[in-house]
Amino acid sequence: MASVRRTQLGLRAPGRTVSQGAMASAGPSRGTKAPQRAVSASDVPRRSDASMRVLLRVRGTAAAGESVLATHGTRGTDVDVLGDVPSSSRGAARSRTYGYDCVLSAEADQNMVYSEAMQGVLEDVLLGYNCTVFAYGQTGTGKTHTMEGDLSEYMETFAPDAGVIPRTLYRLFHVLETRGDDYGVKVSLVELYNEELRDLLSDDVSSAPLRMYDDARGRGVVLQGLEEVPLTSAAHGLRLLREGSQRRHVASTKCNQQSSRSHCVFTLTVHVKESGVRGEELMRTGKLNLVDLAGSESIGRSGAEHQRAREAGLINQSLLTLGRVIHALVEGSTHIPYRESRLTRLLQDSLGGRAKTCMIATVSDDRLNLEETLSTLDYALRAKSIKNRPEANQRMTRAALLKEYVGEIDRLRSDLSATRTQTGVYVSEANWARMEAEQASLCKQLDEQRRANEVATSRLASMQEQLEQNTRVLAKREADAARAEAEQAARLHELEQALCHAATLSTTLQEETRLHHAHAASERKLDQVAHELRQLAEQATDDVHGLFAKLERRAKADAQARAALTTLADELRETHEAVAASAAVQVPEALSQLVDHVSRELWALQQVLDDRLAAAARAGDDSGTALRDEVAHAMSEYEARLLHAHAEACAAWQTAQEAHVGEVAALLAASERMTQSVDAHLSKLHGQASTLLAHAQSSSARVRAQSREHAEAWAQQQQALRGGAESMRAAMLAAMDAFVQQQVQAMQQHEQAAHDTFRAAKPADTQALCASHRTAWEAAHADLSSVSNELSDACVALHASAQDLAPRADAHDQHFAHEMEAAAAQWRATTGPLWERHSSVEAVAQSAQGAADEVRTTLAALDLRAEASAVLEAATHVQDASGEAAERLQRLQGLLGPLAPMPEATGETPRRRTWSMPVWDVVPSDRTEALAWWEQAADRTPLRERRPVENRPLIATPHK
Ligand SMILES: Nc1ncnc2c1ncn2[C@@H]1O[C@H](COP(=O)(O)OP(=O)(O)OP(=O)(O)O)[C@@H](O)[C@H]1O
Repeated sequence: MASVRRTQLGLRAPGRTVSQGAMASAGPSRGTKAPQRAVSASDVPRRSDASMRVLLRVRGTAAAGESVLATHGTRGTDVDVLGDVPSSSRGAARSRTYGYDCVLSAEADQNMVYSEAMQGVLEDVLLGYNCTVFAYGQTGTGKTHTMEGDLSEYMETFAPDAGVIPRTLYRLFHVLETRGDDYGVKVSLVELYNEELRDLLSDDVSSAPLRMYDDARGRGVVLQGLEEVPLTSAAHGLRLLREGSQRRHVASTKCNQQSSRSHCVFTLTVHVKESGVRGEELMRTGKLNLVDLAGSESIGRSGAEHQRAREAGLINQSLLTLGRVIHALVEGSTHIPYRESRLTRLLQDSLGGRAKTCMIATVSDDRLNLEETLSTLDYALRAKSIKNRPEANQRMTRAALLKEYVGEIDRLRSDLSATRTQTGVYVSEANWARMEAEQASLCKQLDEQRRANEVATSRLASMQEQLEQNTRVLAKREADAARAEAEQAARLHELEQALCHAATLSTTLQEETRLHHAHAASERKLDQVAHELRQLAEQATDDVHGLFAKLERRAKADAQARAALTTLADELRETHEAVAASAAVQVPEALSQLVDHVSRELWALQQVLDDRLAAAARAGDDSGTALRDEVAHAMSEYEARLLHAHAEACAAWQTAQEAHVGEVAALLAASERMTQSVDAHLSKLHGQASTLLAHAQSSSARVRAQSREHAEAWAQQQQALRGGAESMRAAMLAAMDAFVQQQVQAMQQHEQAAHDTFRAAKPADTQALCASHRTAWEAAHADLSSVSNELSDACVALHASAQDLAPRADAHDQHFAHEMEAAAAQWRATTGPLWERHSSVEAVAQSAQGAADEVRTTLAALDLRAEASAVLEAATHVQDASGEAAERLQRLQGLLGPLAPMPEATGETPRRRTWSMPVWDVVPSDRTEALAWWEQAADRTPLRERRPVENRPLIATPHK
């Protein structure tokens, strides 16, 4: 850096006479001896035709949808006129589509206009060309806005809404600084008001209008007395422009509050020093004219009167002449009417001359202005066809420059002396005066040039000294800049981290939202489960009622059976008692009668026998013995008959008894079976009732336990969720505050440091750094704001969601508890009577069991076989009693039929059914599991997988 030596050559203009148009082109004067020039191959000016570049800028003043112009994108090349297109004032048909080098829509900003208009222009100026950019258009369409815009300074650079001129100033100085050339920049500002030229940079406001005359060397026109101010920086140039603009003639019209009433030319002359092939010092000079024309206006519509109307007339006049010049150039006329107005004289070199020219045509898209808009479109289209012959200015040595001035003075002197000695030409008094003035001016210029030279030499030395100082400052500043950049990088890193954290927070927020949704889904599910449980309970209650009805029917049947059994037992007892009584009475009676009868028979027989034997004995007859034998025989026959009859009776009685016993046994077996079936039925019923009760109890207990568990889990989750959301919100707010605080502090420090550095440094050198810092600051600020906005949005959303969740969770808790309580009450109401019924059924079963046992005991006690064997001998009598007993048994058997009648099928008994309990898959209490549950339930990609966050979050997840 230290080896680069730059010098500001922008000293005050040596003379106050400036050639306009070719703008002090350093070319040789015609007819005079060419001054010494540097000669090199590259010095030969290039000559080639170049069309004038034409840009169109549309100002959007029409209401939405009512624009008469349609552009194609912000930056296109065509514009379409919508609706009917009236023909031109000359009756020529007009096009509906116009094509230009660039068409900027109403959305295009100042920067876009600048970059399109100045494309390659500064480079050309630095190569030694004269360039002109001028704005043309109807009043109020934004010419001044385009060329000047906002002229204030903003953070040591141009304002965001600055126009072409401020941006050009800053860009020019930036390029010159960056290239490291020795350069000098001068500026002039002139207005053409009512056909009079005024120097807007002159402090003397009452000074006479500037005189304009053709340069004696054929280099356009010369504005006598115009001040060219050397610029030290872009800010300096901007300040001069601001001051000059304030002196410009403006007035309020109906079309524009701040209507420019004059044409204004801002000229930058740039000298760049370079070395010739032989190492000599050469000056390359380029000029840039930035022209803001006054707007064409319809006097009727602008409401101009008196002074304003005169101004408008002259403005329109000069613009008409400009139009004619353009027309003549396009048509290739031999005569171009440059001299018809001062404006066209001023712009002569830019219109078909050696300069490179760009026109910015401004139009409004309002239908009210259609006629003026079409006129401007036609005007601009014609101007597009103008061909210039750009030619770079010759490079000249400083000495050649001086020599040129001296030669000019000598020439004038000799003219003067020739005139004085009457050997020269005669000049008129007016011309004499003019020439004298010119000579005086040239002398003065020469003198000033000499003095300036001296000043420049001493200033050069001091500047060299200053340069060294500046180089040191620059080195220091570069170090500062590097430090600032490092700090900025650190800030950016922090910002990235913050963005990462914001992303993490956003993920966490999304997770919270998902959890919230999961809980809401759970809530719905639980509602549904409670509803299903209630339905189930109601169904179970109905079934239990049905079962009770069946039990009642069964109990009735059992009561009937019990009554039949009791009757049977009574009948049996009666039969037994009757048989026993009959056996006890009739059998001994029959036996005693039998014994009596046999005894009597035997006694009678004994009597007969004894009589016979006695007779026989008395008769001495042996026939007694025969009789005795006969009697004995008869008796033994009788006995045998008797025994046989007895045996037969016994056998018959035995058979009858056995039949009776078999029937009784069958009866017993039947009643045994019936008792067993009643027992089995009762025990089955008992088992069923117990199972039902146990099932009811266990399911009720399970439901209650599960409900309690889920209610507790739910409450815990709600608590955790609420706590988590609160703490996350607090953490986010704290982190956000800390981050914002930190960023603001860092920015302030950074800004302070940059400020200090910039203040210590050369203003022109700081521009780039300032701009870059500003951009970085703005970007960082924008990032910060967006992060901050995102975080606050996230916080607000989280808070809102937490707020929203809390009352819903409470309501759900209450609702769920209420539902569970109702379900439990329902179960209790269902199982209570069931239990009571079960107890009563058990009591009934027990009493039935007792009755059955009693019958069994009674039957066991009824040992008819023993009784029967005891009465074997009283067969005849017992036969009657047995017959009677058989009849009674017959009757008992008749009773056995309805003993155990099965209840009639009513079709009301509930069928066996499969109970399906609702599924209780609710959100688990663990956060990770809950998220996995939600993702699995909806087959979603896990959030963490979708957007992996590299950095560990600063703010811990509150649920962990
Ligand atoms: N593209 C634009 N965007 C925003 N405002 C604009 C635009 N063009 C012009 N304006 C505004 O419109 C008003 C008139 O613009 P300006 O003075 O530049 O018009 P003008 O063509 O120079 O008019 P005149 O010929 O009467 O001087 C100003 O307030 C200006 O800020």
